[in-house]
Amino acid sequence: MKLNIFNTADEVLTALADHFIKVGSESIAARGKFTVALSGGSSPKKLYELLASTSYADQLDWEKVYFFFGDERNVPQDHKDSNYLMAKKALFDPLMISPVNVFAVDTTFEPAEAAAKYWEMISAFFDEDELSFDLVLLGLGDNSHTASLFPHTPVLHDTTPGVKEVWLEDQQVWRITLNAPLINEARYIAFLVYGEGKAIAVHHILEDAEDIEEYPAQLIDSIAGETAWFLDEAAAADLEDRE
Ligand SMILES: O=C1O[C@H](COP(=O)(O)O)[C@@H](O)[C@H](O)[C@H]1O
Repeated sequence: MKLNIFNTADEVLTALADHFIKVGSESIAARGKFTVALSGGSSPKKLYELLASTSYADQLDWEKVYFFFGDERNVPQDHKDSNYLMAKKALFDPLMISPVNVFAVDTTFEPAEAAAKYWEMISAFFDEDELSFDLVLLGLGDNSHTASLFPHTPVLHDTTPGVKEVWLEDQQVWRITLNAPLINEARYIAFLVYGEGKAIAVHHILEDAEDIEEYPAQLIDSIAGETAWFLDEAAAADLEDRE
């Protein structure tokens, strides 16, 4: 596990954008394509905007980048809460990414069917290739969830790679998520976490005793690749060990 701590959120975003370009370029050089699972929520929007800016837009052959989603809310793709819509506005549209390069969750199906179809889509895409994303981007919720691996949900006990529907009792909504075994197959996993509101969750995940029911992001640990955290000082404030 690699811990990268920066003074400001802007420095975190620049470091992760550089990492994205580095992993993307290496993947394209090695295998002719770059497969990335995007995170949702509010934190990554600025990262996507940065990647689409003039500083980064010409640093990658975007036609060879294939975008997936680590998780999705069970809402139509034009809904304000859709992770797909956020990425479309911040990244795909500005870079004029072809729709054939974007693999979104089809939320017109019932949640269980949408999850099964997304897993079929991912499996068909990788086909004969090793089923592992080059990069999985993740965030961290204040309640220690990542992707849509929420506390006390059955998906936390999955032991084989796949995609699952998740019911959130407190919010009365469904989500669709890659499970931890699938995320952990990735060559690179990168957590983007900034802001003081995340400090307690960061401490729980990185320094508390294992309790995956309470702290689901503790499940994330790349099997053969690298898991890196990109934090600002505010999010790292409760860490005792920064090595
Ligand atoms: O609901 C979600 O939350 C987490 C964290 O998001 P943030 O808004 O606190 O940055 C995110 O990683 C996940 O993809 C998203 O669906």
